[in-house]
Amino acid sequence: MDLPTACTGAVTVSKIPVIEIFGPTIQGEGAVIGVKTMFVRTYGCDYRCSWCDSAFTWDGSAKDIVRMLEPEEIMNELIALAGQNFDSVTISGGNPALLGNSMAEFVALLHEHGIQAAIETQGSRWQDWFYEIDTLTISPKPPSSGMKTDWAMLDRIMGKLKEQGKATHSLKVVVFDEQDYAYAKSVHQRYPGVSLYLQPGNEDVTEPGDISARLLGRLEWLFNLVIADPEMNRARVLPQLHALIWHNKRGK
Ligand SMILES: C[S@@+](CC[C@H](N)C(=O)[O-])C[C@H]1O[C@@H](n2cnc3c(N)ncnc32)[C@H](O)[C@@H]1O
Ligand SMILES: Nc1nc2[nH]cc(C(=O)O)c2c(=O)[nH]1
Ligand code: SF4
Ligand SMILES: [Mg+2]
Repeated sequence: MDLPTACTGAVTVSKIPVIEIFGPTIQGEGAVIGVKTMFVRTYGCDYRCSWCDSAFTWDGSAKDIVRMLEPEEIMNELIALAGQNFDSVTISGGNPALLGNSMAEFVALLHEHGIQAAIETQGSRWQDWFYEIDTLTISPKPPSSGMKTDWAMLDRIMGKLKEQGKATHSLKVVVFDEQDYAYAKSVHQRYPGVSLYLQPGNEDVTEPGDISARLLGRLEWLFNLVIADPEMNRARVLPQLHALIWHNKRGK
């Protein structure tokens, strides 16, 4: 993407469409679950998952709060929010992999400040700045999402990350039903050397109040599928930890 650029004298600075900056919070999913992190959520997605818990990043309902920010401006906002109380930033969306140079600049700036960069993306686009990311989560989408996996693209992404040799990436598949579980298994078989995290789907992302009992019920269902399955001996099953604590609240 990277369309909007601002000319500041001789230097051209690319901007990032940001819909949310929040934290510090606790990373609630996947390989670095439990780690304190800030979040930067970018606007725009090339997918339209039926159950997306962050649809405001692409459905137009919150487009009025999107800001085009330079990497330096995002950095300043992170520091204004958290001071020294963080050393990790998770970039999510929407799909942050829609962004090229602007995101490469932001990741470099995080590293200049001694801050680790994590990314959440669905594996539909490659960016060379993936090589610089400390914790890369690739989350291909199962049938219940209504999306079709571009296997050639996913193979290309997983191939490039494998070549790089650093074990900084993992796969995370959300599972709503048995068909999704079969999909997760096919992902595991296709990329056997890569850590696979399974996460039960949140079936109602607008329900107010305490949803933890419902989510724990789905976690137990998924536990039981994996417990019974000799082909999933290495998979890890995790809840969305933040959703158990903060439910459907945004910015957590
Ligand atoms: C909102 S997405 C943004 C990043 C990227 N577009 C992606 O999907 O990986 C962040 C994570 O939330 C997961 N997610 C979205 N909606 C969910 C739901 N209803 N239940 C469980 N996980 C969900 C996605 O699968 C993804 O792993
Ligand atoms: N606490 C917390 N952990 C998360 N891990 C992945 C998230 C995301 O929306 O990408 C997320 C999120 O929104 N909040
Ligand atoms: S890919 Fe991620 S942000 Fe995009 S619609 Fe699906 S869950 Fe939502
Ligand atoms: Mg989330």
